[in-house]
Amino acid sequence: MTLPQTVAPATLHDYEQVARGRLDGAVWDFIEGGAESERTVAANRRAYGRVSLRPRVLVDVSVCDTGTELLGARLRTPVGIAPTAYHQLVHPDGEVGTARGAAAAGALFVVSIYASRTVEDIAAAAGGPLWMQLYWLRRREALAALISRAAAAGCRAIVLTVDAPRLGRRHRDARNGFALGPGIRAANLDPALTAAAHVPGAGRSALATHAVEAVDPSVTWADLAWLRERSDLPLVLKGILTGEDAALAVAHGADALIVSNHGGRQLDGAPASLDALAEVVAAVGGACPVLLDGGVRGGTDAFAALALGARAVLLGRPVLWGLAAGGAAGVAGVLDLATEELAHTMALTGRPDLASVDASAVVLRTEAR
Ligand SMILES: Cc1cc2nc3c(=O)[nH]c(=O)nc-3n(C[C@H](O)[C@H](O)[C@H](O)COP(=O)(O)O)c2cc1C
Ligand SMILES: CCCCC(=O)C(=O)O
Repeated sequence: MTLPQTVAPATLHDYEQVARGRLDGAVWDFIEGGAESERTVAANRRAYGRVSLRPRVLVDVSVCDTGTELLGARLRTPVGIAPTAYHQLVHPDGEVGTARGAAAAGALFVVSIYASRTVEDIAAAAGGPLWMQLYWLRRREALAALISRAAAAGCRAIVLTVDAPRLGRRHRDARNGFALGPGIRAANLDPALTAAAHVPGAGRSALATHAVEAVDPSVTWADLAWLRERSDLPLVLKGILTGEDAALAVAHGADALIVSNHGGRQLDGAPASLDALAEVVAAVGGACPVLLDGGVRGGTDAFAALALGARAVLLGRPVLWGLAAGGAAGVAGVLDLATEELAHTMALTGRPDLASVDASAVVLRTEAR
């Protein structure tokens, strides 16, 4: 599948428009929607509107280098792919297409525990680092098996998502009675474990029902030792929004953190991820890299997050827009466009490499109350 000739996407939102025209309404709602009033979804975007850039001039910007290093891997771009479930909802290639797109762009791909293609097939299509995202399943043996499988396939880190002891109340999915069709499944989990995600019911999301059954809400910091015993891979915690939890994460030996409110899909009323970033970066004090996701819709947004202390940013919905619009080429298109925009902002702010994209490059105003 290729992009229609008439559409030459100039922004990530152009991919959004193409994707919207191609996807079934309930799938569209699942992707775009958030929890409850969706005020955190909106806050994520609004935060970037409060950023002012502080340009420096007469700096040689003939080459702007977006290259970076993350947990020992070189990346051509600090813009990577956040874990999102079930890519076959938007394109038949699913995560294999996404992995090809990430490889073409030289970007990190975080694979969801709910990937609709096997981790082995995804790894075979990948060209750069893959990280495997997990939810803490009640069935620990299934979790242990998946960790071994991910490591054997070549994944370079485990990402534990810690902001979803239960799924957010997503009214769009409940109203749509959203459930997975028979052709799409969690390819890396025992089908019995995800059966409930396929059973539609009026007024409820089958994914939410499934999550209640499958995800263990009793997990605490002390349980991280169990994960550590099962894998030597670096452990990344996704969904940290406070300095207190960032300090605990460092004390428990996390190798990286992702500042995230899950794209506004979990706790409605959580802060914009950009607003939480400085607090987390300060608490981490350089002990490990901090990444950010939520509302990044272009290179200028990425620039702001990097300047405020993120080592990399991850895109959630925009990657699904790219995949829906053009398969692997669409994913590469989204990542390349965001990276080109980042390089452009670096040139116009006089910051030719990421080391020079520091706190002096931006002002983030607080939101008027
Ligand atoms: C359709 C969809 C599915 C998602 N699935 C997962 C998932 O399986 N695991 C996870 O940790 N986060 C998941 N997320 C959250 C993303 O990893 C990420 O935090 C969020 O999408 C970032 O915000 P953005 O979409 O505004 O870029 C999902 C998000 C979306 C939109
Ligand atoms: C049970 C599927 C959860 C996927 C997810 O994390 C999300 O939709 O945000």
